[in-house]
Amino acid sequence: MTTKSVAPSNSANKLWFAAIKPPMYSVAVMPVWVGTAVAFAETRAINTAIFITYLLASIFILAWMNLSNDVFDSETGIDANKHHSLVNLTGDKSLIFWLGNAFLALGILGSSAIAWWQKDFTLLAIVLVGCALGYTYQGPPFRLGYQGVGEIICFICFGPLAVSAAYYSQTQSWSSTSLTASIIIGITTSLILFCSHFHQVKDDLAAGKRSPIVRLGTARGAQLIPWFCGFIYALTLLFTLLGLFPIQTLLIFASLPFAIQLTRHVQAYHNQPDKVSNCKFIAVALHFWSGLLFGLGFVL
Ligand SMILES: C/C(=C\COP(=O)(O)OP(=O)(O)O)CCC[C@H](C)CCC[C@H](C)CCCC(C)C
Ligand SMILES: O=C(O)C1=CC(=O)c2ccccc2C1=O
Repeated sequence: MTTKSVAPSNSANKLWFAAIKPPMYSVAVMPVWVGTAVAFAETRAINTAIFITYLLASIFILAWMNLSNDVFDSETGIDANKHHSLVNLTGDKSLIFWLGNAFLALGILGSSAIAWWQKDFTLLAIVLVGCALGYTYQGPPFRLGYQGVGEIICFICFGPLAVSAAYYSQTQSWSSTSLTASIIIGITTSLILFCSHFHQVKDDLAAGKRSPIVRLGTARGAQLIPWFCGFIYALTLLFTLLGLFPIQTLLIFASLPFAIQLTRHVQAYHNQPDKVSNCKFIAVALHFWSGLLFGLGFVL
């Protein structure tokens, strides 16, 4: 009796947790953290109101991306077996669509507030370009993610655009260090998206989505992971030796265990959807810890 009444609500909670995916929101936080950290390293000042407003705006925009992703994917049939799609869970596509749009409006409102305070619309322009690119990833008629170029869009949006926007919002100027730092965040974010495709090959193929893993195959995709990870650490070391990053950014090496865990996990289970499906959350952990430690290197 007890088991019967508890189990469904537990699994319902799990489904909702998987649908809302709270850990994924570190993806919106890290570019703001690193861009602001570089600004702090260069100016020794931080505008807290702008930091918090831009942070919230980024989170709202990512919420829009995820809600609209479920809406647009429900139209292609690719999410037919995805029980944790918000559209499948609520059965109300229109609700999710308008909730997503409300988040987008809040994100744009936050960016507009910063533009208004600073009498400078550069940040708003960057955010709008990011949103437009994000839309092309999943929205009709583009659906560029279905062509396998999502990782490139993801790199540009969460790397150079989002980190530069954070830096600019603090300093109203540009910085080669911030742009270089954005490469690290761009790569770790794209790695999450890359990892998210391993368990979806069957559904992606059926819906005509040519994700990088569909194109490469899971075995070759798995072989690329240590290279992506190695690139993060090698680039940080290189830019530190070149004097672009402070030596403390080498703290990023403390996130190596996550890179090793990700590489081993995907290489062991790349062709077992049930087992490999959690690899994107190992990639989220790698993104979080590497970004946190890397940003800390600028602040210390
Ligand atoms: C929704 C995203 C990925 C989910 O993709 P997929 O359909 O493969 O997965 P599901 O199986 O879960 O359905 C994220 C995609 C991110 C996108 C490429 C870029 C987003 C850009 C942001 C909107 C812009 C932020 C920039 C800014 C604040 C300057
Ligand atoms: O649900 C997902 O798979 C992802 C959601 C998301 O917001 C995101 C953002 C940036 C990179 C990858 C991803 C996902 O994979």
